[in-house]
Amino acid sequence: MAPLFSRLKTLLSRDVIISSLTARDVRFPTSACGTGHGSDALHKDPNYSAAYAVLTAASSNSEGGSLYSGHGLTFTIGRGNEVVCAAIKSLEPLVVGRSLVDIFTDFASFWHSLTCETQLRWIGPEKGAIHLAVAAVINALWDLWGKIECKPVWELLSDMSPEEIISLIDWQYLSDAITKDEALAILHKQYPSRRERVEDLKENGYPAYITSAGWMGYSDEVVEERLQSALKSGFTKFKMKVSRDLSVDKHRCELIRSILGPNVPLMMDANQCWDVDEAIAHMTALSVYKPLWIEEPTSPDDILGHAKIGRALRPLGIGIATGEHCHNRVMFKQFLESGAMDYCQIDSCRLGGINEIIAVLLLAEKFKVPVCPHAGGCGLCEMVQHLMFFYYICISGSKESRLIEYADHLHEHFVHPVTVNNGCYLLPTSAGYSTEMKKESVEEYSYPNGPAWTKTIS
Ligand SMILES: C[C@H](O)[C@@H](O)CC(=O)C(=O)O
Ligand SMILES: [Mg+2]
Repeated sequence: MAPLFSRLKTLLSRDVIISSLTARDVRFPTSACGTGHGSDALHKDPNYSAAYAVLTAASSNSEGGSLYSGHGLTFTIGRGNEVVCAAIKSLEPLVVGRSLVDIFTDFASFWHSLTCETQLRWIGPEKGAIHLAVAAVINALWDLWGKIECKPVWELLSDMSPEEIISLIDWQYLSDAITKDEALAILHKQYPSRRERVEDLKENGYPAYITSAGWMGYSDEVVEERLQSALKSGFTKFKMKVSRDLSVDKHRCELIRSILGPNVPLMMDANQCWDVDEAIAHMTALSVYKPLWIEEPTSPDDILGHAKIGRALRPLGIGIATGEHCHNRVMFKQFLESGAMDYCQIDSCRLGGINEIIAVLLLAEKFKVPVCPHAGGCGLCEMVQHLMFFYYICISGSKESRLIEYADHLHEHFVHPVTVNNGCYLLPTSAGYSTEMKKESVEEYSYPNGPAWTKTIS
């Protein structure tokens, strides 16, 4: 028995079970009054939302109240959030009544029981609303586990042995691309120097780039004001949105480069708006503005299309970034193995929670593709910081070419919001996955009956 799992058995008796699972539809009116927050070429009016799952755990032998609670969420942009909440509720019979020790000491089997349930899997499998729901539940379980161990999740993970880490993964469909032995070799390589990287993170944090100065719907004045303020607070890397309209994009690039200068790293994000050949033509025209990458240039499912775009744009110095809509480890496997992705943008809610994300982090490492996760939204920065700290400490051992996205929206609704200083994420110290929302925010923004919505026209 591995040390962490034996310790868990001393912390928890087998009769501590999941006693309830609730799902709340929480929506923030980020698109109200045409603010442009979060907007891009295809998603012009996002209302950043959370399908918010709360798990309680209690002893099955006592009448007393719950002992622990875990909070997890998945991110959506408004309409449809109710579908994900319904999907979370459909997982309830698979979760409630299960012993926590049984779940955590064989987490891969539990994960598989959610994603491969004999009837529910038909509405995925491992994609769409049901997979987003799995993410919310798994995220809540990790929050719960961190709280039981009194550790932030990055630390809980980074204290695990390589063998414990690989036991978290459902290896189905992966063996042709990465074996357990290869994954173990990656983890063992970084094992002796883990402590040095923890010290580095304590001292220096982890570099971020900022997206929220360049939303599509912002006016020139807002972009300028937000860039200046981001520069002042220490950001040195930026992302802007691009669109189907080349003249609009050129104008925006001129403005941004006039403020940043020619050499500051600038990323571009098309949010899937082009066909493959359009992407090549459009980005060839924008190459004079020296983008480091073009993100989601076309359909997120088009692996061959991304590969073709990459072959055309790499000679111009532009890499291909994608992943925020890449819905499972099998898609990532194909992107990574075929060389269709230069930057791997895992999303903490699109994949089925940390267990599946670890599989993708290991795949990316094997194929030598740097991970730069998608964040922003609602609660994504809170989660990805844990994932990236773990990735740096245990898997990559390097910060080279690896950045964390940051957007400065909605952090005030979380009990333990991210802290970013001088363009770097700082190590969180509170126990759990930083996913717990403030009770008053959940009430205020509950959809459709919370005060924020009864006052606002949706
Ligand atoms: C609709 C979202 O805000 C999306 O534009 C975010 C995104 O693509 C990113 O942060 O990257
Ligand atoms: Mg994006």
